[in-house]
Amino acid sequence: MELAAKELTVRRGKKEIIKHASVFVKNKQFVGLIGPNGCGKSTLLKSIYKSLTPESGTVYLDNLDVLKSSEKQVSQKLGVVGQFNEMSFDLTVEQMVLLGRTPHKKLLEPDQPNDFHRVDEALRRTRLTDYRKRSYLSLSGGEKQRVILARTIAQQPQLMILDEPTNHLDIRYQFEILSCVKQLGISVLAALHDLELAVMYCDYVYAVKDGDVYAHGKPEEVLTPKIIEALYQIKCQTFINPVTHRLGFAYGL
Ligand SMILES: Nc1ncnc2c1ncn2[C@@H]1O[C@H](COP(=O)(O)OP(=O)(O)OP(=O)(O)O)[C@@H](O)[C@H]1O
Repeated sequence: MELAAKELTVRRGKKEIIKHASVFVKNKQFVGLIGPNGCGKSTLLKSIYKSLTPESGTVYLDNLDVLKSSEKQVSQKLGVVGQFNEMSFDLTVEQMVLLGRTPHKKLLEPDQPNDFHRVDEALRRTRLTDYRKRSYLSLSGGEKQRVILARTIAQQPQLMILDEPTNHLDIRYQFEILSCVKQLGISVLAALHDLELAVMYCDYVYAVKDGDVYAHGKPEEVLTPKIIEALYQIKCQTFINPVTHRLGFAYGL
């Protein structure tokens, strides 16, 4: 599934927060969105997944015009793992993950064996099988994040959008979450703060600055000292990590 988000502009009050930004994800590509706090990553993602309406621009998932389609049509193809996952009522982990099946069902249609099969599979992939009967509200921030990922996997999207999916997560779970998403083999658009993780997982990177795309390309083309300094106002040297043989970063003010 391909995503083409073109010339998106989002205004909040008088302020233009996203300014004619375009982002593309090719079939099965893992695309990263990087940039400093407040540059507009979440707003751009929200305008793509219909959580807010852009003032202008278009969003297509293959031939589906996302901004003109129903929530249900879109969520049969597009899944989202957001930044904040608080809820005021409690469900078990299994019930939470079952909610991911909603876009594939008719109103009040009971859960079918295939739905439970998808839930089992999502719990297994996120290593949550033993948490099935636990109350969602009793979980830690990191565990909740994995449940939300499991729910999104059960939804069987062909494109997954992740807004800082490694928030709350310790190092091991950061790797686990991104590896799990990568193994799904679907198209992914993920806002990431950690540049080393971006190098590890992304096929392509968009750097966002002041609400627009400042640079885009393969990670080693975008994550240069010059671009990193322009984005984050921090001095940076890049090097090839002798252990991982990937691009590494040394920062200083
Ligand atoms: N409802 C709103 N009203 C006014 N300004 C807003 C609103 N929502 C977001 N903004 C502003 O838009 C800018 C972009 O915010 P956004 O959350 O998209 O940034 P971000 O790049 O995702 O940041 P972070 O990395 O800190 O999560 C910020 O300056 C923010 O204060």
